[in-house]
Amino acid sequence: MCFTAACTQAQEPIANKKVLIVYLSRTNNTKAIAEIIHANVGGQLVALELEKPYPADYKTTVDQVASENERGYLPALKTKIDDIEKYDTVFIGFPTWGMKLPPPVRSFLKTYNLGGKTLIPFNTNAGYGVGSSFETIKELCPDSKILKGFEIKGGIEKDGKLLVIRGAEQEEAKIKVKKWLIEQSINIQKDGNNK
Ligand SMILES: Cc1cc2nc3c(=O)[nH]c(=O)nc-3n(C[C@H](O)[C@H](O)[C@H](O)COP(=O)(O)O)c2cc1C
Repeated sequence: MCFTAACTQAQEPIANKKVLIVYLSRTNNTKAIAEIIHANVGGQLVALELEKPYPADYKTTVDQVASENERGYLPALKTKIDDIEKYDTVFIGFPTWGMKLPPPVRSFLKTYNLGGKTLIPFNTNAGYGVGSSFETIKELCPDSKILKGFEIKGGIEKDGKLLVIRGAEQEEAKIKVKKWLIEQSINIQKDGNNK
């Protein structure tokens, strides 16, 4: 028996397991991280799209999200995942919105039964961190195994900084993502063909 942190946190390698990488991204920073994860572990990469997309205007979106959070409103998703049962490992990516988990991600977690699966959150934000988002995933998915999430600074839409994870920032992100995956004992697939 082993009760050390190293033993209790050791993960089964995910090689040959079925991986889903689902992400919400408005200005493509979280998408950039999703693509880096995909290049490393393979699997199915899926963007979360809404029946009714958020407005283009930033301030209007901030207000709408605040109202949705207050009402516990779950926006309808256009994206449908076929056969969620076949995935063992689900990476879930999203930006921080209002220091919370974005409502569409709540919709995703409420729509699909993720019990018994390994969930791996990842996040981009304007520099204020993940807020309560990782905690909310734990609350909404009590029957899932949730690994340590990844977070990185992305855009600052209110200052007109949209996609920043490109060029040198993208190269830096690749190194950070890889380090995090290795720390979680997640197998890196050289050819990313873990379909
Ligand atoms: C509606 C809205 C609310 C946001 N709230 C926060 C916040 O509370 N904290 C933060 O650090 N960034 C916040 N941001 C900035 C995003 O988290 C950041 O730009 C992120 O990188 C965007 O990811 P994306 O390019 O994948 O959409 C917010 C952005 C939007 C659109």
